[in-house]
Amino acid sequence: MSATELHVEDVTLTAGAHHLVRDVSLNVRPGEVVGLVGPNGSGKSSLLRAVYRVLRPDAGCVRVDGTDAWSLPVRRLARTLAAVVQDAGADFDLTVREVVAMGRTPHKRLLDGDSAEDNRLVESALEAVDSVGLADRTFDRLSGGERQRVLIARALAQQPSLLALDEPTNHLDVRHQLEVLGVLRRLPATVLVALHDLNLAAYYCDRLYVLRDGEVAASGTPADVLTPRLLDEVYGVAAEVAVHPRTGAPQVTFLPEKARLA
Ligand SMILES: Nc1ncnc2c1ncn2[C@@H]1O[C@H](COP(=O)(O)OP(=O)(O)OP(=O)(O)O)[C@@H](O)[C@H]1O
Repeated sequence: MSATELHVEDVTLTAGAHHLVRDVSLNVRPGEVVGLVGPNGSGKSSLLRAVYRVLRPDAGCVRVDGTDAWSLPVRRLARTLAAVVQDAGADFDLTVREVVAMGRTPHKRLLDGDSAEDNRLVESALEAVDSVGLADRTFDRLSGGERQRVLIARALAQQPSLLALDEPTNHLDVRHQLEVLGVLRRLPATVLVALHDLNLAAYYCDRLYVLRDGEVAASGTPADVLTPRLLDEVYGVAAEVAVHPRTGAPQVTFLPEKARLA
């Protein structure tokens, strides 16, 4: 699995008269982990939907290794790109192992059974998200966080060279948040991930794009981007940002309104 390059070029997405995303460009270099951050409704999920081919751009283009993602056959794209979407429905009357094994589908021909290699990849994906113990459970009956881990395992089993994830840490307890982001960080793949937790984004991402009202408000390394001024402008909150002495990553401390520094 070699990493893929992603280019989002001047993408505009609309729903009726409403602009979801306007003229957004971003790139993720092979092997990079890039975070999409921004307030609620700023366009993160919409942009990711254009990357994993659910929302067709009204203008602009999504390129995967230079090729327009919308011109690729679906199966071919699925061998490259795995998506973890927000609040995926839980209407699978399947075991966890069967759900994760669905990740192998793009690599198989019609009527192919599971090979020993498929089974190995499924087990290893379950292990990566600490879910081996869930393998025989019914997916529908899992808790929100357990389901989220299984959907991440399904994406890992797909062995993608590009992952697009919408809030993958949603519902996860703190240990599983760290584990999942650690797994993504270590993959030999390119990762574009929407995150709300700015401290996790600062620690795990090489670069960040900040969206505001469907446009890119800032981009760069976490240290470049996560400044008190930007946090005030984009989120309307007062914050202090320090370099954490142990991790070396920027650490944001949000301040209650009364402590806002003029
Ligand atoms: N189908 C649609 N029709 C109209 N408006 C939409 C549609 N889908 C999304 N929107 C609006 O577009 C904007 C961007 O939504 P989007 O879900 O991309 O934001 P987000 O940054 O992912 O938000 P959150 O952090 O809350 O998940 C929001 O104002 C949302 O209400």
